[in-house]
Amino acid sequence: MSSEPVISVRSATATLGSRPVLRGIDLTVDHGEVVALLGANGSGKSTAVRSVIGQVPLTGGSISLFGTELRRFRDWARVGYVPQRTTAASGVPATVREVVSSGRLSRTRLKWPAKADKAAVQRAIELVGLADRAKDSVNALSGGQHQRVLIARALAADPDLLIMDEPMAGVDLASQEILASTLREQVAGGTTVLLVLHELGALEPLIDRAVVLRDGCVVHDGPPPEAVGQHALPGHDHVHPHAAGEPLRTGLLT
Ligand SMILES: Nc1ncnc2c1ncn2[C@@H]1O[C@H](COP(=O)(O)OP(=O)(O)OP(=O)(O)O)[C@@H](O)[C@H]1O
Repeated sequence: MSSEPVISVRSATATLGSRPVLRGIDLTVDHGEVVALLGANGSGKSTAVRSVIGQVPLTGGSISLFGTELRRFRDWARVGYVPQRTTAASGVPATVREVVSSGRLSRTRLKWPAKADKAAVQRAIELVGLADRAKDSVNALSGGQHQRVLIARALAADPDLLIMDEPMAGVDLASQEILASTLREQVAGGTTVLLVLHELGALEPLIDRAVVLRDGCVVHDGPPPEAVGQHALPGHDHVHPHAAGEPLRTGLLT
């Protein structure tokens, strides 16, 4: 196993339009870690993860994945990405199994799917609890079920690194529990996870470390802020004692 971090972001800066959105971010995610990226709306969380997968170019600094500089990185089958809330359907009359199978393309390329590919797709569908809906059109699914399909699509390639942007947004409690247990299984299997969250919620027990952004800068990198899990409600902004002796504002997410 490589000792290189799975994700290494150094002094990253990025601009969207004319607006500096990342203003010198450092972020390291080691093998097997589950790191939550937290922060208020507009703090740069989505931009940070999109820059990690090469969707947003940096204006300065550097990013490497599995020890390879991003511009030379080609091993995308190792990376599963679940974008910020979108539907799995986009008007296409595809079934759950078809959408999830598309996530396997990075492994099968243009070859006919082998037994192992079909098994991986089936496993991903079962993991998110949609085995009984596999043949249904994704157009017939609820928002939370769409999210589960998108996560299964990312899992179908057996990624070593899973990056998810607000996977719990708009997802009902039952689906949240299923997603949490899916993630627990992946993590137990050694998958490294970086996820953007608005609150830790059901995923709290899985999170090893939290990185909090504010205005495109990292303002906390360490244990998940305890109070975030307990009462991460907008407007909650009182001060709790912090291990490092510094008061940690619990309204970090607002
Ligand atoms: N395409 C774009 N052009 C210009 N500015 C953008 C663009 N996309 C995002 N921004 C701005 O960049 C900033 C950071 O956005 P980003 O989506 O990374 O934040 P976020 O922390 O993920 O927010 P949220 O919690 O609302 O998803 C915001 O101020 C946003 O308005």
